[in-house]
Amino acid sequence: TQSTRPQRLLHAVQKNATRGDPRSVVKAIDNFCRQKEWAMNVGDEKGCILDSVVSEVNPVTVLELGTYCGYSTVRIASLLPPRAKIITLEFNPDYAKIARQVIAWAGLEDKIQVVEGPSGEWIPKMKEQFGVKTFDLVFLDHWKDRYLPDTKLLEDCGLLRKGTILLADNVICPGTPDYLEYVRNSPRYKSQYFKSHLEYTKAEDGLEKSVFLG
Ligand SMILES: O=C(NC/C=C/[C@H]1O[C@@H](n2cnc(C(F)(F)F)c2)[C@H](O)[C@@H]1O)c1cc([N+](=O)[O-])cc(O)c1O
Ligand SMILES: [Mg+2]
Repeated sequence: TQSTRPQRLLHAVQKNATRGDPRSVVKAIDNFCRQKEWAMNVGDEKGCILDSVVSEVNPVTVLELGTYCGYSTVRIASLLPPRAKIITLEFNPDYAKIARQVIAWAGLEDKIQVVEGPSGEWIPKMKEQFGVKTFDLVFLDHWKDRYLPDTKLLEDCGLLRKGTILLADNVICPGTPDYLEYVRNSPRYKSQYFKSHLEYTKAEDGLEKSVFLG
């Protein structure tokens, strides 16, 4: 039976990356996507912007919306201080299965919790199920029409605090116009655009970094 792209991406990690070495996992995925098959990872150019934001925030509690194969999950977790944790939401069980194996290859299982299911269901349960008070950093990289409703849900569930950073991928391509309009015009956010390129291409894309003001 034909393999899927996430399965081929996982095999590239297992073949080319060193077990327990997160940066080699990131590099193996980027090489696979540049040389073999494009895949919707944040990629290395936007990934460097992600790295700088994570290092600046030094978060203890991170939420990622959209695990896919775990590329950005591994990239973020590799920069977290010892007791810090990342909860990553993934809707598709097949992708979650692949991501868990990519995360295991990187040796980051202890820092990462992959949660399967829809954001509308899980965000309201974050406090009671995972003992989360508020998130220090939220990385949005899931369905683009869910960025805005899920941001409002995070606000309503009291999961954002003064200073929480929201970092959103693909605000230009594929684009998240309603989310951009909201975070750029709401008095509750201070927003900044980091211009870059769509992963593994020359097309413009960028990350929007928004600070929740409370
Ligand atoms: O569509 C794109 N990304 C959609 C990404 C979607 C991923 O987020 C998961 N998800 C859905 N809901 C949840 C949650 F969290 F709610 F549970 C998690 C989906 O199952 C999928 O794995 C995309 C497309 C392009 N492109 O160039 O077309 C480039 C990119 O960087 C992209 O991220
Ligand atoms: Mg993306």
